[in-house]
This record gives sequence, C-alpha cells and structure tokens, in this order.
Amino acid sequence: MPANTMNEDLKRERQRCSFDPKELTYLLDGGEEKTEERRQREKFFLDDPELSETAPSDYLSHKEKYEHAVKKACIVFKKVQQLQAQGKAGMQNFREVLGGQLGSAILRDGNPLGLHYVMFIPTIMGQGTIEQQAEWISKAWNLEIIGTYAQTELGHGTFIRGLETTATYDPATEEFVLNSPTLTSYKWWPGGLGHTANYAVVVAQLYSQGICHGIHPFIVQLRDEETHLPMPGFENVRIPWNYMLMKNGKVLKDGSYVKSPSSKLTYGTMIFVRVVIVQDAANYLRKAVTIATRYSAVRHQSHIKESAPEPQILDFVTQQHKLFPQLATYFALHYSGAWLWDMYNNVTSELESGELDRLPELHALACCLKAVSAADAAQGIETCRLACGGHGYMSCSSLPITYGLVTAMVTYEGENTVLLLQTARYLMKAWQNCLDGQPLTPSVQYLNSVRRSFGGVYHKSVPWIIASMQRIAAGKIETAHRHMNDKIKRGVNSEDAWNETSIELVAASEAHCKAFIVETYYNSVQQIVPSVSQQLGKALTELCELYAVNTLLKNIGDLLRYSNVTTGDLENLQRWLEELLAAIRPNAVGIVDGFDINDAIIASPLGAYDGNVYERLFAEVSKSPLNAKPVNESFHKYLKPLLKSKM
Ligand SMILES: CC/C=C\C/C=C\C/C=C\CCCC(=O)SCCNC(=O)CCNC(=O)[C@H](O)C(C)(C)COP(=O)(O)OP(=O)(O)OC[C@H]1O[C@@H](n2cnc3c(N)ncnc32)[C@H](O)[C@@H]1OP(=O)(O)O
Ligand SMILES: Cc1cc2nc3c(=O)[nH]c(=O)nc-3n(C[C@H](O)[C@H](O)[C@H](O)COP(=O)(O)OP(=O)(O)OC[C@H]3O[C@@H](n4cnc5c(N)ncnc54)[C@H](O)[C@@H]3O)c2cc1C
Repeated sequence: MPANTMNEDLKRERQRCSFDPKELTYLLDGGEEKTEERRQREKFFLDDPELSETAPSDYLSHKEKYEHAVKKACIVFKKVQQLQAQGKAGMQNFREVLGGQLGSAILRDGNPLGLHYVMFIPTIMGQGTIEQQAEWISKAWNLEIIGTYAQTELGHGTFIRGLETTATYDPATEEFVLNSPTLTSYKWWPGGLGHTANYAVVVAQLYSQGICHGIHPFIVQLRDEETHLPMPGFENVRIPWNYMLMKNGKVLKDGSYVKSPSSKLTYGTMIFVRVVIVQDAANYLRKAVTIATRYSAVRHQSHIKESAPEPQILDFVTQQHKLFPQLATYFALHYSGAWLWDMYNNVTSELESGELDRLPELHALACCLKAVSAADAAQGIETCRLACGGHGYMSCSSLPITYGLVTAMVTYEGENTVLLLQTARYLMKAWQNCLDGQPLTPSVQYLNSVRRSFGGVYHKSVPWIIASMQRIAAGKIETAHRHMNDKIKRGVNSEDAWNETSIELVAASEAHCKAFIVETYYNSVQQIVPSVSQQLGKALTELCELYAVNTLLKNIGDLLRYSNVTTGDLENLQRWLEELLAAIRPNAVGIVDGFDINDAIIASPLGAYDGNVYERLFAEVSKSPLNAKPVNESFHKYLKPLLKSKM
C-alpha cells in the first residue's frame, strides 16, 4: 500500500467542511485535555505489539479464538493496572478498555473478563454489605478471583421469579445449600462461566425456615483457585452464611428473614447495565456510520448526470437518507444516554439514603431507552452495512461483527419487548394518575398538557415536532389504556386484557421513548450551541433537526391519526428533510472525523482515515490462509477425482 497517501476525495471533503472537526472531538470528550488523555490511553493499548492482530481472528478456530482472547484480556488487565498505579485509570476506564469501543477493538471476539467488570463487581458494590464489599471488591479488582453473573437458566431468562435454582439456609451449620436440580435450572449464558470465571454471583430462590423469599444473589465458588478445576456440580453445594449478598434482604443466623425496603433492589445491577448499554449502542453506531460515510465519499459509481463523471455515492440523496439519520441518531442516543447516566447516579445516591421514590421512573426510562437504543443502533448499523454494497458484506469491513454485537443487546439484559412492556406498565399508571388529577413525574408531565389540547398548527421547528411526538405518545397511551379497560369492563380479567392489548402497549412505550429522546437531544443541543463556534453550532442544530424530522416522517400514520396535521404540512416536512440532507452533505466527513475514532478501532479497510479503500481491501484479503497457495489440497483430494470420473 502506498505510504502516507490520502485519498483525493477525502482531502476535498475535509476542505469543504464548515467547522473544525477537532472542536467536535473536544466537545464529545469533554475538553481538549480529555481528548489528549483518551488518545494517549488508546495509544498505550493499541500500539502494544502483543495486542495488535497478526492475522484476522476470522481464520482461527473457536478454541484458538478463546485462548487468544484470554491472553489479550490478561495483557489488557496488566496495562490497566499500570495506568492505575500512575493514577491514570479508574472503574470507568476498566469498562472502556474491557467492554466499550476500545475493548471490542482489542478483543474482537469478546472479552472473557467482560462480565467480571460489567456485572460481578457492580453487583457486589450494589448488593453487598460494607463488610462484603471490603472482602470481595479488592480481590475482584486485583483479579485474585474472576467472577461472572449467573442469573439466566436454560428454562428462564426473562421471568426471573421463575428461576429454579434454590438456596436453602441451614441454621445448624450457618450455610446455604445451593441446588440446581433439573435440566432447565442449569445456569446458561453467563459470560465467562464456561472456562474463565472461578466465582459467580448466582441468583437463586432463597428458602429459610421453610418459606421461599424470592430471588437473591449469592457468591459461589465455581473453580479451585489454584488448579482451576471445577468444584463439584450444582447439587447441594454449601456456601457460608456471609456469601449471601445482604445489603438489601437478609437472613439472620437463626434463619429469620429481614425484608429489603423494596424487593426490586435485587434487580439493581440490571438497571446499571441497561444504562451502560445506551452509551455502548451509540458508540457502536458511530463506528459503523464512520465506516460507511468515509467509504461513500471514496466510492464512485453510476451517474447522476450522464454527461458528468461517476459521482461519489455520497452524492446520491438516497445514500444521504441512509447515512445522515444514523449520524444524527448517534448524537440523539449519546445525549439521552448521558442524561440517563446522570439520573442513574442521582437515584442511586438517593437509594443509599433510603429514598426509593424515583426508582420506578428510573426503571421505566432505563427499560425503554435500552430497548430503543439497542434496536435503533442495530438497525442503523445494518443500514450502514447495506449502504456499502458488496464490500459491506465482507467480514473485514467490521460491519457484520459490529451488527452481531449490537443485535445481542436487543436480547440481553432484558429482551426488548419485555422491557418496553415494563415501561408501558408505568405509562398506564401515569395515564390513570393524569385522569384522576394526581401529580405526574417529570418524564410524563407532558400527558397533562397534551390531554388538554390535541391541536397545534404546523411551524418549522423542533419544538413543534416534540409536541407532535408527545401528542402521538399520549394518543397511543390513551388508546391502549382505553382498550384495556374496555376489555376489563366486558369481563376479561386484567392479566388477559394486558396480554390482549400488548401490541398497543409496546407501541405506546416506543412512542413515549422516542418523544423523550427528541426532547432530550434538543435540550442538550440548545445548551451546547452558545458555547461552541457558530459553524459547529449550526452543524449540530441541523443534525438535531434531521433526527426530529426523520423520526416524525417515519411515523406519518401515527401523526395523521393523533394530530390535526395536514397533507400540506407533511409536504413541508419532506422538503425540510431534503434541505437538511443537502445542508449536512458538505460536513458529513468532517462530522465523522470529529468522532476521532482511531483506525485500529475502526478496523475496516472501508473506513480508515486515509480513505485508501481498495489498497486496504486487497491487503486484507491477502491475509487469508486460503490465498497462500495457488492450488488448495481439496482440489487433488475431491474435485479432481470427481472431474475425472465424469470424463
Ligand atoms: C454492557 C456492555 C459492556 C460490555 C459488554 C460485556 C459483556 C456484556 C454482555 C452481556 C451482558 C448481559 C448480561 C445479562 O443478560 S444478565 C441477565 C439479565 N436478565 C434480565 O434482564 C432479565 C429480564 N427480566 C426482568 O428484568 C424481570 O424479570 C421483569 C421482566 C422486569 C419482570 O420481573 P417481575 O419480578 O416479574 O416483575 P413484575 O411483576 O413485572 O413487576 C414488579 C414491579 O417491579 C418493578 N420492577 C421490575 N424490574 C425492576 C427493576 N429492575 N428496578 C425497579 N423496579 C423494577 C416493575 O415495574 C413492577 O412495578 P409495579 O409498581 O408496576 O408493580
Ligand atoms: C449474548 C448474550 C449474553 C448473555 N449474558 C448473560 C449473562 O452474562 N448472565 C445471565 O444471567 N444471562 C445472560 N444472557 C441471557 C439474557 O439475559 C436472556 O437471554 C434475556 O434476558 C432474554 O431471556 P430469554 O432468553 O429467556 O428469552 P425469552 O423470554 O424466552 O424470550 C423469547 C420470546 O418470548 C417473548 N416473551 C417472553 N416473556 C414475555 C412477556 N412477559 N411478554 C411478552 N413477550 C414475552 C420475548 O419477547 C421473546 O420474543 C445473555 C444472553 C445473550 C444473548
């Protein structure tokens, strides 16, 4: 590959960008100093020869992939420890390096230690007493033990009250006896459970004095700390009394049970991971859209005008319509995720002082934001893949693997439909409160004002779109509430009525979440614009407008159903969408440059900063062992005899 050459199209794109991409980078990182720290941190890991790929892992066996992953995870851990010793890394960096964008670039096939940091340690922090934290956290933090989070069983993932593993307290020995007596009670899915972890937080039904107290977390040793041989299987495994995490519900030594202030505090780790997923989904989407945007600026194909040369495919408006909403969606999820993270931290400290009031609202928002961000990021990444034509299908483009990682988010940590139904539960109560004149929590305040007016004359502004989306959400919430109550009045019992109305409940929940995202995104941009250059402010505003217009236009049916919008208004919206695509076009490459994703994290010949797409693609395929010899042995073994026999 020619060294130090920059693709001419990308050079031109960079010249025409109206703002300085560095300003966007600093904004996203939280300042120039933070950007420098991040870049140094990335360099520290990515420049390590032991961590860089010698050959793409696609060509390794399953076993080799696992062994490579463990080796790299250990190197990464030692390097994080070095950073820690220099005061340059904390828990957040562990998550970034071991789970986030940087981690997934180093550990392309998954991180055997991911669950240790993302769930094992957070569960001990959130569910353990001070003494238990003191005992376990430092061991876990220093990797003297390796943990995972074992909740899901072969028979149950969603319905955790149905888990079959039991933990029965034996006051005679002051131990719990754990049992997974059936095939369906096997712990199934926990990351690292197979070969890596030697401890787990096991979620089991607690029995004491003959009474079942529901699910609780227990620390269980899985493997010998020296030999790593598995401990005897899950039949009557005894663990000491203080291995039950007892910050919330507790069993006293005599076997009496002390209830938690809320049984849902046991579900705290799940809220934490859902909150983290929103940011993670956004980051994966920005990686995909960086690849597809740079590629679309370099790739020339077909004609717009017969008389002109083949254009960059980014000049096709349909291509812009595929990619620019993904750029905007990244920002929308980024700001909503940041908002949710703040709320999570505030509510968590309230919980520490015994205030539980805001937990239901946090749960309702975390559920729908996790569901919508995972689904939208997955769909956006797939759109980016398709936008790269055949080359997007290649594994080396990194788009299929990125899609694979994000589509898993739709299922894990609460399957999306199930989570949207949790939010719907909250919305049904909120609507009832609204009808009864009861106070509403901040995220559903809009129900009151929308209930009073279903009108609103079109004007070209994001606040009008927010009001329209709130109208749609309130309309859907009202419809679902009414339909469910009609059924109940006709004698259907409330559980069946819920199930029969669940399509509308899910739709109401999604609409509520989309309205929340647009509003949060808009408020964030409004706050940022005065503090950045006029050019960057304009670009950020255009992206926000695009997200709002595009989201509303994707819901034309709902808009017609729940508002007094006219067909003329819809045409105005369509024109606005097209104007925004044209306005964003000159800045598209500048925006993805502003994301400042290191080429080693991009890991795609289609999306590197220099735009040498074809040279890099060629170099990539030449790494395949299949291309090492001109004739593969299978020709002599199988094809040749077959060809001969036909003669
Ligand atoms: C993260 C990326 C970074 C790195 C990646 C590296 C590795 C990560 C890879 C994978 C990680 C994935 C790990 C997992 O998947 S762990 C397993 C996760 N499992 C789940 O999420 C299970 C989903 N199920 C549930 O959450 C619940 O069972 C339920 C669906 C919510 C139903 O529970 P149930 O007890 O039956 O409750 P309900 O009767 O429906 O509701 C009772 C009451 O409680 C409220 N509620 C429910 N959940 C919570 C909560 N978490 N917090 C607060 N309140 C909650 C619910 O709203 C209801 O309230 P009411 O007032 O209406 O009664
Ligand atoms: C990559 C990956 C990693 C994972 N890591 C872990 C881990 O580390 N630790 C761990 O404990 N678990 C882990 N899991 C398990 C994960 O949390 C569960 O798979 C998830 O919660 C969904 O549960 P399920 O598989 O039982 O799906 P199911 O609940 O069986 O879902 C199947 C279908 O049934 C529907 N459905 C179920 N219940 C309802 C309902 N009440 N209303 C309407 N529809 C419903 C769903 O919408 C879905 O369409 C992981 C899963 C994956 C895919």
